[in-house]
Amino acid sequence: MIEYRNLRVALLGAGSVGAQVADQLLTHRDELAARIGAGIELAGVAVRDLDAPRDTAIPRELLTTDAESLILSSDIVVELMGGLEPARTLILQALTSGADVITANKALLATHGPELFEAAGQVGAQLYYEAAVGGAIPIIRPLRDSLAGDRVERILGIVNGTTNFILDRMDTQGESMEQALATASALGYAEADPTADVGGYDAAQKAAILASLAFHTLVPADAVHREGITEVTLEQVVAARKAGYVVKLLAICERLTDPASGVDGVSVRVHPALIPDTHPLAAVHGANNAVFVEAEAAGSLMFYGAGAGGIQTASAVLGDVVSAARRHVVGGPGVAESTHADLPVLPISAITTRYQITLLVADEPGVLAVIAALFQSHGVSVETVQQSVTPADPARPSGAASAATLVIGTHEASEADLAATVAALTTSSVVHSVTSVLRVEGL
Ligand SMILES: NC(=O)C1=CN([C@@H]2O[C@H](COP(=O)(O)OP(=O)(O)OC[C@H]3O[C@@H](n4cnc5c(N)ncnc54)[C@H](O)[C@@H]3O)[C@@H](O)[C@H]2O)C=CC1
Ligand SMILES: N[C@@H](CC=O)C(=O)O
Ligand code: NA
Repeated sequence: MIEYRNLRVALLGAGSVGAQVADQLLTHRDELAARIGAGIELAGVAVRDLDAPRDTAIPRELLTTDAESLILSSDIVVELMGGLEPARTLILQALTSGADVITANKALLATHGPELFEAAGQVGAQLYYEAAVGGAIPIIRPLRDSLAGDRVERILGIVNGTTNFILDRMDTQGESMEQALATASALGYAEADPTADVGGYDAAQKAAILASLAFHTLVPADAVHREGITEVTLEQVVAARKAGYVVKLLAICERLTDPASGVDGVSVRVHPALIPDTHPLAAVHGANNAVFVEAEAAGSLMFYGAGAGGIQTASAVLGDVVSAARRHVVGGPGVAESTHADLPVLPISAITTRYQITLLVADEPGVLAVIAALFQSHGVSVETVQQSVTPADPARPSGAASAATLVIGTHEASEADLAATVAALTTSSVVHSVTSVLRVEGL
């Protein structure tokens, strides 16, 4: 039997995920070695503060503040610091030295991915990132390997645990966004700066990664249409539930033809949307994620599980550690990212979907007809209208008409036509205000 030396693993960062990865590597060292066919050792853990409290006990002698020296003496480098720098520089150093690198850093991948993959390719090293999307859920490997022979048409899913946790708490407990975000941060789900979560940046970075893999096209994060959940109100969540919907932050990546230009390309978007309460995504609670993949031959596939959390995400990281270690044992160059299709990323105006628009209007005869005509003149077909009368505001002058709330559901319409309709509604003399415009998905 061939005797292998121990493979040395460097861990950069020992926060929510890193501390759990260290613990798993130490606890399951022998089991992992048996699966790999080589010894594996945690060579060291680069931290900012040697004395900071951690979620798991890491032997003091493994801690170091000298990440660079640790990298240079390691075969596999696991980056779990987050942020763009020094993560980018350290990963480049690791790849250049021939080490395989594992990262969960979607912000870095969606911003500097091409540079990192290029550096890996030059030395035949490999960059693994299963934990960067969907936490513990295997989604990178299925897209990259299992579906590599198929043609992915569409991806629809929930890819941010923190915002799903927040929207779920608002829906099921009536909590405020601030309350729910504080809990998500305490549980280790949120990013160091939670603006990345609530602003939809994290989901957009993940959508960019998924779309790049699915469509063999480089999709940078800033090409993704992004709307976060900061504008979503408790009233909207409650009203949605009453109407048979749930509000979710969705990521949607699809092949499309732009109706304006006739160009074939891909559309990648992240935004809050209404989904029917009977849709499987409506049953995704807490920090769980779920991703539907529609492929030409495979049909519809669903991937579901923990989208955030230290120990859950550590599972995906450990899977990558084992893959990297096995590659070291077998040898051979890493597999390059495939971006050969090079499809254009289309603007948001290219999409078609359904919409729900809530308006506060004058409660007067003929108003409904005016509004219906306005939709029709912009090519948007109305499917449902619900009206409720709001009692007259006591602050308004006496004799002022009471206002009515109209909730209008549309058939499929183009985003461009819908935007023109909303613009016309906001200037219409019978409309007091457009209170909410939400896309409706999953029908
Ligand atoms: N927490 C989660 O549920 C998930 C996190 N991720 C990603 O995993 C990465 C790590 O996330 P968390 O563990 O949650 O973050 P965290 O903020 O809990 O941990 C990061 C750790 O890295 C340390 N660090 C930062 N800069 C450093 C430096 N220059 N040198 C040494 N240590 C440094 C910090 O002090 C901190 O302890 C991020 O890229 C995040 O986006 C991915 C999936 C899920
Ligand atoms: N902050 C992220 C962590 C996992 O990627 C999330 O909430 O999904
Ligand atoms: Na994953």
